[in-house]
Amino acid sequence: MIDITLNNLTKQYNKSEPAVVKSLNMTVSRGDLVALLGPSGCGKTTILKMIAGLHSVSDGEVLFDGKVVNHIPAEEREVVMVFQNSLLFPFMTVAENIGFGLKMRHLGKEEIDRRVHEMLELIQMDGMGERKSHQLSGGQKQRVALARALVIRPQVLLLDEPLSNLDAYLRDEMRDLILQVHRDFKVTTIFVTHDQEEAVLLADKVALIFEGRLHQYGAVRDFYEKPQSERVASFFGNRNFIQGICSKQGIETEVGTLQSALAKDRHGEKVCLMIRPEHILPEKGKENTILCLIKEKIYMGTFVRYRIEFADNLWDVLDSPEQRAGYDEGKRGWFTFPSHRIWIV
Ligand SMILES: Nc1ncnc2c1ncn2[C@@H]1O[C@H](COP(=O)(O)OP(=O)(O)OP(=O)(O)O)[C@@H](O)[C@H]1O
Repeated sequence: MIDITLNNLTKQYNKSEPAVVKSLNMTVSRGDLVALLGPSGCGKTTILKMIAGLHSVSDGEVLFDGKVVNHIPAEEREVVMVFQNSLLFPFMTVAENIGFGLKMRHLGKEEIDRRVHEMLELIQMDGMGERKSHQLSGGQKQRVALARALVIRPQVLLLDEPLSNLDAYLRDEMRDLILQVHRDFKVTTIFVTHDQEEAVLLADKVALIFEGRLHQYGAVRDFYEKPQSERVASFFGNRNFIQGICSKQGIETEVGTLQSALAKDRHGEKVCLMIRPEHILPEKGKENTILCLIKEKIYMGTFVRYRIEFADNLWDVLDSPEQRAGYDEGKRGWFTFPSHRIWIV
C-alpha cells in the first residue's frame, strides 16, 4: 500500500488549447478507495493515466509515498489500470490471460499455476480456466481483467468506470468483488466515474472534478450534507435552493424569514440555502413553513416524491409511502423543514 499525492498536477495536451487538468492538489492515503467523479470530458481518465505513467505530466508532480515518480516508466510503478472494456487476449485461455503478467516476469510454472488458481477462486470462476474469452459473459470478462491486473500484486489499482455497463445484479456482484479485493489485497484504489451513484456505492472518499479542477474532496456523506457550492450540491441530485440575506431575525427570503443557526454572525451576507428533499416534511410546522403547489406526486415504492412549486422555485420532497399528509397533485399544501436542516452552500 502506498500514499499517492498529486501536487499542482497539470495536463495540457495541445499548446494552443487550455489545460484539461489544472493544478490539481490531493492526497489519496494508503489503502483508501477513492472515486474521481465528474461529467464526461472533465479530465478524470487523464488524471488516472498520469498516475499510471501512461501519460506524461505537463506540470506539477505525482508522488508515491512522498517520492516524485514523474519520470518513472509505467511498468516500474507497481500500478495497474483496468479499463472499462479491457480486452482479454482472444487466443489465450482465461488462465493464460490471468497468468500473462507473471510469465512476463519470468516466474516458474508452479508459482504461476498457484497464483492463477488463487485468482480464479477469488473471482469465483474456478473450473473456467480453460475457457477462451468468447466463451465468457461480459461480467466474467470484466472479472478476468481484474484478476489479470491483481495477480502481479500491485501497490495501486486504477479502475475506469468499473460498474458501468453492468445490469443491477452484476453491478452488485462487481461491487462486492472490488470491495473484497480492496480489503484482502490492501491496495490503494482509485476509480473514475461520471456516475454519482457508482461513486457513492463504492468509494470511501470522492473527488469531484469540473473542467479539470477539484471542487470538493472528502467523505461521501459530506457531499450530501455539506456541499461546498451549489454546483456540487446539484451534481449530487439536489435542486432545493433559495437565496437569502442574513439578518438579526434569521434569513430573509422571498417566502419570509427562515430560521437557521448558521445565519448567526453573518448579518448582511447574501447566502444560498440548501434543504435536502428528505428533510422537508409535508405538514405545517412552527418555523420555516411554506405553502406550495403540488406540481407532481410520484409513488416510487419505498418513498413518495413530490415536486412542489412556490414563488418560482421548484423543489423536490421525499416522503414515506404512508404519505402522512396525502397531498394531491394540483392542490396546495404546507411543507416545513427544521432550522438545523438548512445548509448554507
Ligand atoms: N490523447 C489526447 N490528446 C488530446 N486531447 C485529449 C487526449 N485525451 C483526452 N483528451 C481531451 O482531454 C479532455 C479530458 O478527457 P478525459 O478522457 O480525461 O476526460 P474524462 O473525464 O475521463 O471523460 P469521460 O468520462 O468521457 O471518459 C477531453 O476534452 C478530451 O477530448
